[in-house]
Amino acid sequence: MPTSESDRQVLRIAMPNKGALSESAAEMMREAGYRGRRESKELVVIDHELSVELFYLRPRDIAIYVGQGTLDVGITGRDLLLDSGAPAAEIMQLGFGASTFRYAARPGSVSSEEQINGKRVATSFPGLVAADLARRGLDASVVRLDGAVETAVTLGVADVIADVVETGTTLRNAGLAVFGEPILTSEAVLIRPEDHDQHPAVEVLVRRLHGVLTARRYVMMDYDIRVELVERACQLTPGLESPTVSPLHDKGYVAVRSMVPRAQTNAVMDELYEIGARAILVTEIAACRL
Ligand SMILES: Nc1ncnc2c1ncn2[C@@H]1O[C@H](COP(=O)(O)OP(=O)(O)OP(=O)(O)O)[C@@H](O)[C@H]1O
Ligand SMILES: O=P(O)(O)OC[C@H]1O[C@H](OP(=O)(O)OP(=O)(O)O)[C@H](O)[C@@H]1O
Ligand SMILES: [Mg+2]
Repeated sequence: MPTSESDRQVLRIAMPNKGALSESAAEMMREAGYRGRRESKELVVIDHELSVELFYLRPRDIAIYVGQGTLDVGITGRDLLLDSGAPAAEIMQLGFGASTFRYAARPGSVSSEEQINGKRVATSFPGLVAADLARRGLDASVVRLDGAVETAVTLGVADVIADVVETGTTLRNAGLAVFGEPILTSEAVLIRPEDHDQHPAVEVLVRRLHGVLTARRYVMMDYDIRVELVERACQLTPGLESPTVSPLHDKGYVAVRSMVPRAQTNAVMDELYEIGARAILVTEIAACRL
């Protein structure tokens, strides 16, 4: 069973139990060294070793639990956090679950923000939409639906929808097109209660998650280069602080080791080779603390 209030040094974490964020959230926590669910029906996982409890909840509900301070931290979407209106705050962006939140309608029916005035807007994020309409000084009625909101226009329940857009495929399939500025850009975020002191173990969790992000974003690159070219080579691979330069048995050469952004791996290898670097090796970073 979960711990009682008398045993509150345990860190209680809210995890998405299903939906678009659940797998990536579980993977990230696993990479950060926390135990996960063995099967998708598990509601709570207790990690005695780390003094951590993971509660698997609907992503939409996570900000409510965290806002109340019932749970110390949680992983949810920025859009879900803002829609809830709960007193919880983002502490860290997690680099997955990216989406935009946008208005859309049939092309030719509504194509600008002002034209939303007096219309019916279907959404499963009524809090977010009401706040956005107020900010833009628009007056429209919000039709709250649980999902598949794109169909609301086809069925005549609404004139406009406001929904999550990732690839845009669902909108296209429904014959709808986005218009106006995005209401929001969202991604998965780590949240904590606004009105409570931060649990002391959150710092370690955040450091571990930053370690996972860095290990994903960078690779380790090693190469040999003639001593007189090492300055030029280090300009191509400056690393995070400074590259490691080690002597080789052949005094004319040095070995260089540096972290390189994963996305630039091949471009950097090409440039290094051009200036004379050889034995260029790339390895994965399994974990790190910076
Ligand atoms: N393609 C996507 N579809 C839905 N949500 C996405 C997508 N990409 C990212 N997200 C983000 O995931 C969160 C929605 O999580 P949720 O669990 O509701 O996903 P879902 O797949 O729509 O689940 P459900 O089965 O309840 O509709 C939001 O923060 C949203 O911005
Ligand atoms: O831009 P896309 O890549 O098409 O993704 C966005 C769509 O995916 C989600 O729907 P989901 O499958 O979760 O169904 P739901 O509307 O019932 O939540 C979301 O609500 C959009 O409809
Ligand atoms: Mg959905």
